Amino acid sequence: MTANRRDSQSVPTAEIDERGSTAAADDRPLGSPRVSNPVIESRDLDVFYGDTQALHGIEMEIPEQQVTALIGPSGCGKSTFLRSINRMNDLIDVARVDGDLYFHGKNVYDDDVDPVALRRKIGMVFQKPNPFPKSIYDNVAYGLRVQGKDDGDVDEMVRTALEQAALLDEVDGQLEESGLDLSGGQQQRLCIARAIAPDPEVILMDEPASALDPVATSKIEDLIDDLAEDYTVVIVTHSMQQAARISDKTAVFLTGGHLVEFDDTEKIFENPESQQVEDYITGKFG
Ligand SMILES: Nc1ncnc2c1ncn2[C@@H]1O[C@H](COP(=O)(O)OP(=O)(O)OP(=O)(O)O)[C@@H](O)[C@H]1O
Repeated sequence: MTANRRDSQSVPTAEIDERGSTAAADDRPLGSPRVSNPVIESRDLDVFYGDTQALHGIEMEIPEQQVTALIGPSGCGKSTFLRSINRMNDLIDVARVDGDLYFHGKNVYDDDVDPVALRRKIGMVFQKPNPFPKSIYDNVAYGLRVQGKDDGDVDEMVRTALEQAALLDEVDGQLEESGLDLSGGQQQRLCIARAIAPDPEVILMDEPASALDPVATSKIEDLIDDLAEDYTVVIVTHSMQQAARISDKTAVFLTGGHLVEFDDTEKIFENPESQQVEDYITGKFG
């Protein structure tokens, strides 16, 4: 994968859209609340798979210690955007990124950024729980050992991560048993423990509850709420109800890979600026 830098963007000027609201003049989406101290800033970000452009000029500022949901119809580029934040798209040969993606003001696509170190600061949880075929303990300890932590520290960090992932009570006393023997919901919480053990700042979640039953989903949603006290969470979800329940901010991507509107979740669901977003939210398409 290759990344091409561009000069930093000028602040876009405002114009009036067809519904009489203030919108940005370039690709900046409707809404776009000014975030005082964004953890992640996307500036005119394009992503291509070969000749196909999956994302167009994404402009977004993601606030610290909040839950930001990415929603939109299938194929609109939600997962692509999520993966571009911690350079998981690097692992796809045909993927190419243009534009800038800043983490605390540092472009993650700069040549001096180590993607592996970046992914410790920006962890990821996938749709399907994917524990290693190892013990519960080793699933969480693995990344810590790679970081060179002492065994004594690892013990405590494993327990803390399992506790933060709301799993410790259910698995205490059986940490040497296989992670694969847990239920689907427990496996996903184990994956969350694995992601938070190296002490990241941001956790990216790609439909983390879509493979789970309603009870397990509800536990994951409660957990996400708790995690946002310590971490910045960015979550892709197909469920608008879930986005409305758990997120502070919502970004609506629409077909063709455009970020159409980004705002407080309440605003998006109650009074969106864009007619297209309103049609999507009310189920008229998508
Ligand atoms: N590895 C890949 N190689 C080629 N094209 C890809 C690849 N991954 C995604 N795409 C294409 O990029 C576009 C955006 O896909 P992406 O998975 O990001 O969308 P999404 O909104 O997350 O979709 P879904 O909700 O169905 O998961 C789609 O047209 C998809 O076919």
